[in-house]
Formats: sequence, structure tokens, C-alpha cells
Amino acid sequence: MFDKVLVANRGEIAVRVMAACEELGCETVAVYSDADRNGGHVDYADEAYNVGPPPASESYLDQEELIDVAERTGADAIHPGYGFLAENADFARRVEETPDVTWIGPPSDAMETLGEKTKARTVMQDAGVPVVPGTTEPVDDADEVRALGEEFGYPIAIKAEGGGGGRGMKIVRSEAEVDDALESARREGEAYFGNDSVYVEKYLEAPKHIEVQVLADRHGSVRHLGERDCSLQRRHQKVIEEAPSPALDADLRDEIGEAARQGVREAGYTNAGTVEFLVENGEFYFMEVNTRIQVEHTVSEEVTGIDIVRWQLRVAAGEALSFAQDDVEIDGHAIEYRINAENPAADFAPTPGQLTTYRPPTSIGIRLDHAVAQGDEIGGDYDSMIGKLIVRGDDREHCLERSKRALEHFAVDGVHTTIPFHRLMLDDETFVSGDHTTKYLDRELEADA
Ligand SMILES: Nc1ncc2cc(-c3cccc4ccccc34)c(N3CC[C@@H](N)C3)nc2n1
Ligand SMILES: [Ca+2]
Repeated sequence: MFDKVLVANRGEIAVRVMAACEELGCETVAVYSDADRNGGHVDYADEAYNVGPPPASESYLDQEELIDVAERTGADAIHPGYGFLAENADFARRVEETPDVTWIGPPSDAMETLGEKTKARTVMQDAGVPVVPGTTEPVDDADEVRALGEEFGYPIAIKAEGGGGGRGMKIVRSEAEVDDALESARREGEAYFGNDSVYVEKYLEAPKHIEVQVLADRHGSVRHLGERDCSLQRRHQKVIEEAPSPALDADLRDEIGEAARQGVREAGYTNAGTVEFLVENGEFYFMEVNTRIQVEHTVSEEVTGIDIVRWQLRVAAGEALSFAQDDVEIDGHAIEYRINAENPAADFAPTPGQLTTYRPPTSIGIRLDHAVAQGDEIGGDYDSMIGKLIVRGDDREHCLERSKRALEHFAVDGVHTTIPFHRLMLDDETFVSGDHTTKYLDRELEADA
């Protein structure tokens, strides 16, 4: 096991990773920008180093600086968290090539392959995993896209190759829209990912967004830890995630889990990852792979009892997974509510400010992953996350009931938060029934558009 781990991140995920490190006896090194000098993750670490001014590009994304801090402190591993450099194959490769510093994540070439959406689709198709009908090569021109529109029938989605999270995705409902949509998908792909290649898929109107957590070691063992339902999204921002999904029965759960395992095995993947699917009319289709630990990994931990971040560290240190697939059991229900400094009444616009009151709920069934305290500033330099409220119960109904109590007793003043929105959802019959799809929160948006 590593002696000292550098966590190249901030906020709640930095604390989460350091917690796992401590339990394994590793020392922890935090990095922080000028804006995070008093950040909770700085306090939490055994040692902390300033890596630059507030802009992420000059601090949390400064690869040179991060590797230099690792070498100076004698850290023998780097954990990237999520966001920032977590899915940057170049950084992973640089760490792999740095002597005596281990990358805690998938091999850089597996990240590269699965990060290219069309390559990921090819790998999954070859592994026998159903993929959303579409191309496994980038498309060249509008004529080709129109031919695909005829083949699949409209609507179709034009997606940026390097994309994800809905960025660089254009929905095309008729032949007349193809030219403009192709142009803007290319432009967004270039702007956000420096890659203007795009591909085409049949657009599923109102699917569930189901993702499967996988863990793979370096000795050939691949396990899935069940699924998460991430269908409640607002403009591609996840708001509430839960495990297990109310939309899957036991058979579909096993099928989708085995498909995820098979696809990840074929890709030569190791460490933690998530395989995203779209589910509609009892059919599931591969969409993309996330080669990192995710914000919502918590709900999988709560229903399986498996500490995913701890296994990330142990797998990176060469250990073998100590459990078989049959040992993975889904017990109870867990729901994660993202507590962000945003105003739901202003379309979740970020509202930085000071937490003049911060009194989270407590007691049975409540987990709070955060790095803030009363009086802290929530700045505007990074994401607007205050923390994550994770509630677990014996079943979904119990979980919703307990969530009511938890959210009622979550007092925050000084910034707008998503708490009032979460309270509303607990009285929303579509959400309470579990019938909500990815369209649910955007429906009026489409109507306005
Ligand atoms: N072929 C096809 N059909 C339906 C889709 C539906 C989604 C989707 C998934 C989850 C929430 C959404 C909200 C608005 C619009 C789309 C979604 C989707 N994406 C892509 C990025 C991911 N975060 C969401 N891709 C789709 N692709
Ligand atoms: Ca190395």
C-alpha cells in the first residue's frame, strides 16, 4: 500500500479520497489554489501545498505543478478525484511515466480508447453489448447525416466525439435541421474538447439514464456493483441520483450488469469506472463510459456496503478484489441529493456567497459528504457544490420518507440552494412513483424552445 497519496482535487471529493487513504494508513497531501486557502480539504490533509491562483488552468489543471508537488513531497501515488484531470489520458500517462508515482485510475490507453465515444461503441459492440443504433465512425458531411436520418428515422442525435455530459450534442428532428446542427455540434466539439469530429445516433425520446458501477483489478477480476438511476437531470446536470433504479426488474438488472462487465473486460480496463446506458421499453443501449470515480458513487456504496474509493487505492497498489460477483448484494435503497449553491427558481443559476447558517441534518440513515462549515465562502471559481446528502432506507418508500426529515432539517442561509427543489421533488408524484425519465425536468424547456 502507498505511503503517501497526493489528491489532485478540492472540496468534498478530496476529503472523501483522503478519508479512504487514512483508513489504509496512507499519509495525505492536498493541493489548493489561492481561492481555497481556507478550504476544508486543506485542513483535512496531513500536508497541503499551494499550486497557484484561482483559475483551474493555473492550479488544479497545472499538470507540471501537480507532478512536481508529488515528487517534492515524496508522494507515491496521485488520485485525481472527478472533474479536473480525472479523465485526462495525457495526465494519466505522465503519471504512469513518472518513476515511483502510481496513477490511481484506469490505464491511460484504456482511458484514451473509451474516451473516444465511437471507439467505445466499437469495443462494446464487439463485446456483444447492445449500443444505441448509430455510427461507430465519425461522419464526414451533411449528406451522410441525412442518409443516416433516413436509415434510423428522425429524431437523430449528432454528438461530439470527445463529448459527454450532453455538451456537443444536437437533436435533429428533420432533414431541414441537419446542416445547422452538424455545424454547431462540430463547433461545440472544437470549443469544449478541441475535437470537431462528430458521430450520429438514433435519438431516444424519453429514456431512463441508468449507469452501472464497475470495479476491475489487475488480475483479471471484473465486478459490477449494481446500477444507479440518474434520470433526474436539468440541462444535463444531475440533480438526484439513486440506487437501485425503480425502473429495472431483477432480470434486466443482471443483464445490464453483465453487459457492463463484459464490455469493460474487453477494453482492458482496471480500477473503478461507470458504464452509462439508456433504457427504454425494457431495452438497454450502451451510451458511454466514464473512466473516473463519479459524484454519485456514494449511493452504490450505501446499498452494497462496498467502499469504492478504498478499492481504487487497493487495486492501484496491485491488490486483487476479495469478493466474487455473487457476493455483491443490493441491500436497501439510497438517494443522493446534490446540495449546490444554486437558485432553482433561476434555472439553477450558481449563487456564490457566505454560509451564514450551515446546519446539516444528522442521525440514522444520513450520510453527508462535504468540505464546508458554517461561515465558509462558496466561491464562483469552480463548481457550486456545497456537499452531497445521501439518505439510505430499507426500500425506496422508506428512503423517501427519511429524505423528507433530512431535507426539512437541512438549514442553510447566505446562499440560495437546491434544498427547496429537493423538498418539492419529494411531493412530486412522477418522481415519487419512479416513472420520471431524462425528459422530465426539461419538458417545459423543450416546449419553450
Ligand atoms: N441517442 C441518444 N438518445 C437519447 C439520449 C438522451 C440523453 C440524455 C440523458 C440524460 C439526460 C438528458 C437530458 C436531456 C437530453 C438528453 C439526456 C443523452 N445524453 C448524452 C450525454 C448524457 N449526459 C445525456 N444521450 C442520448 N442519446
Ligand atoms: Ca508512475
